[in-house]
Amino acid sequence: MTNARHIEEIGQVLEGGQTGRDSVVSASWRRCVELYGMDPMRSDPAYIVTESELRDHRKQAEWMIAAARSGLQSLFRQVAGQNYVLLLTNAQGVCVDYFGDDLFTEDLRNAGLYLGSNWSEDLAGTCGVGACIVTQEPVTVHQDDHFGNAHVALSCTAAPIFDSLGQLAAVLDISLLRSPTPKSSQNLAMSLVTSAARRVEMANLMAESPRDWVLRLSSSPEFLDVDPEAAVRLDGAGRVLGYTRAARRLFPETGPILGRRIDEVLSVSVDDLPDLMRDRPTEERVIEMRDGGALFGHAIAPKAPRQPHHGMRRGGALAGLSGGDPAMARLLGQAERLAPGTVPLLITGETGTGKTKLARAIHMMSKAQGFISLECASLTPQDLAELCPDTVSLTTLMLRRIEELSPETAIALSGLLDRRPDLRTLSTSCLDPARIALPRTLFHRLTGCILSVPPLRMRRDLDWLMSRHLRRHAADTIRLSPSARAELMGRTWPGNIRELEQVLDTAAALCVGPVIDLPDLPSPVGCEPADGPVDGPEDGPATPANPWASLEQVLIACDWNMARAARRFGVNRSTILRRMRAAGLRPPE
Ligand SMILES: Nc1ncnc2c1ncn2[C@@H]1O[C@H](COP(=O)(O)OP(=O)(O)OP(=O)(O)O)[C@@H](O)[C@H]1O
Repeated sequence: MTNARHIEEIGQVLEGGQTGRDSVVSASWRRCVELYGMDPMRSDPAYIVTESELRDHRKQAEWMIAAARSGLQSLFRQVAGQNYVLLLTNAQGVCVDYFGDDLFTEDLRNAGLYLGSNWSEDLAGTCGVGACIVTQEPVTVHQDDHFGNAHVALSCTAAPIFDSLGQLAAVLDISLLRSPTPKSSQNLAMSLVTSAARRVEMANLMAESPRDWVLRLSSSPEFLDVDPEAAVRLDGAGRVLGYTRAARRLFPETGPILGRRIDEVLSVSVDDLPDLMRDRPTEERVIEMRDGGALFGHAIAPKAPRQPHHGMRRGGALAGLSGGDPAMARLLGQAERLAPGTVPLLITGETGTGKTKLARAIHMMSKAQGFISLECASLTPQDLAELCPDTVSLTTLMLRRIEELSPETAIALSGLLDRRPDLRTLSTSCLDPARIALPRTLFHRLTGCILSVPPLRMRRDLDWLMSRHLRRHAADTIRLSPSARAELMGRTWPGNIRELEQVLDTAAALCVGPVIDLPDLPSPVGCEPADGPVDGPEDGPATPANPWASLEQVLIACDWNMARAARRFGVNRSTILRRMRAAGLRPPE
């Protein structure tokens, strides 16, 4: 088409005439004239940002470039030798990554198909990237679909890439300097670029999600594990934390998606996710949609927190005391350096935080041969004399809860330590050191260095501690359901690790089958018991410690409707079924 005819057609479209142009293109032409005040007669060259602007754009888009790189590389391999060029632009239209044939670099650069070119519609006129940013949909802008005369040789197909919060983050564009005249020649490019964009969103969601559940979805079982269509990131209560664009169609068109519970739109609750993991046959991982359709699901469990690398390997007994909590890591680093010496150590922290356990671990890494452990509360001067026989080799004297030493025993202890340089003390206390009422000389004798153990509510490795305790103390197969895990993650743990262990041991004893569910958890100690799982006078004898005692009453109250009973207990239907079987309950004939 000649330039004159192109300008004439734009004029016709502006006057509301039908020229057979795609509606996306004619709408963009109208914006170019009416919104951006562009003149189709002008033939502006490509707009290129300065080097320092490009550096800033690339820096801000670093995460997206990283997530997209391997997808772009494989797409470029697919189209190799066909003169395509790939551009990744940010949401403003600036090209921040580029794959093209080196042979044509100069031509591509002249056409603006290069790093730093700005393809936003208000600068470049109707073009693939610009129209894609405005419509947020995949588009092909082919040859004289372009508004400006400078770009009419190009064919550009672009697809949007959204971040996991649903915001436009980037555009992936595949362009040709010269192409066949029919626009349909770009159908394959459209299909390639939209699937590449979907994979980039998936890679980005996965990279963000090591601590959360991810549910990947596909309408075909064959592609579920290798190339799923959509994915959502979920917290322990099954609420949506992030999603890929294709997952949007699962949710109602109006209203927010973030924070919505997945069981509102799919027939799965967070407790069903373990049954959707890859070890199950794909055909069994069917999920019904609320609108009657069905999808296949692949759930990916949160990864355990990684052990941080501290430059040196903590060995022996200290190694197993933390699952990557930064405060614990610092404390254990200090303990390791202090363990082989003879400096007396005071270990402070709330009850049950693991002071005694730490003291024992330090002893195991020390040079001491003997180990004497004394409870200060009941200790008398006579006990001291009897329990600490004379030795010549270095011995660890562990003094538990030194704040409870009686005044006479404190005097006797000072005397003992004066006489016995072979004793290295490791003391523990639940008090702040400033509040320990001991004779000052004894206090300083016991306190060469203070190690403070953090309370459990401040630790970031709670998940690790729970998994490890269950692995070591419960039957092999026992695990926490995601909602039970989330509930425990939210507690404040005034009794610290000791309380955690008791809660897990109780729950492991109460649960039926291999999964600890929400109702198996005893209520937090020292708090008002939480509202029972059921309400109304028909609750029966259910106690917070064993809410399942009321299962039959709840079922009767719900007319044996398992879904309703499941909602009352806050579990899924299959749990109710399992519980009914275990309790020998059957609905009336
Ligand atoms: N780092 C840890 N990892 C796993 N379990 C731990 C850890 N620290 C402590 N525990 C467990 O927690 C429980 C309480 O630990 P410990 O007796 O050492 O606490 P404490 O601070 O000395 O308590 P208290 O001051 O009440 O005597 C024990 O069963 C112990 O095995």
